[in-house]
Amino acid sequence: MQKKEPFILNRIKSVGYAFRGMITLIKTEASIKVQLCIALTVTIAGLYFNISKTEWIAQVTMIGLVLSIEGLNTAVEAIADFIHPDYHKKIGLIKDVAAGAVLIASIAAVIIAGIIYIPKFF
Ligand SMILES: Nc1ncnc2c1ncn2[C@@H]1O[C@H](COP(=O)(O)OP(=O)(O)OP(=O)(O)O)[C@@H](O)[C@H]1O
Repeated sequence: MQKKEPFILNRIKSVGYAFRGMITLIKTEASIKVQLCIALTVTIAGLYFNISKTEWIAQVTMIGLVLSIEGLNTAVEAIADFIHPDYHKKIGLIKDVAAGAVLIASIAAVIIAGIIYIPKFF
């Protein structure tokens, strides 16, 4: 029988795997790089305009939401390509729906950015 690892060691290892996944995502996905640049830009804008605590909460939440859904979209694409590398209507639908989820979060993020920053200009 395989020896059971201590709970804490097991959890630390899992966090390590998750970090590895995050680094792979950032290194390999062009869209994540673009989204990270946008996240950095709005973070600088937040500091420049000295946005409120509530605005920071909304902004950080949206950044986290877009990046994490993009990560899931990448995972769905990888699974789809692995199980069915050839063209298939269903694979197209699966990838479109996963990309649609990123789009929904991105639209919400743009709306929230508008709510925060448009009043700072007008
Ligand atoms: N195997 C396939 N069968 C059918 N349609 C596909 C297939 N692969 C891709 N597609 C279609 O092409 C679109 C783009 O797929 P792709 O895997 O290139 O995603 P992408 O969004 O361009 O990737 P990335 O996030 O890496 O930029 C899909 O949303 C789908 O409509």
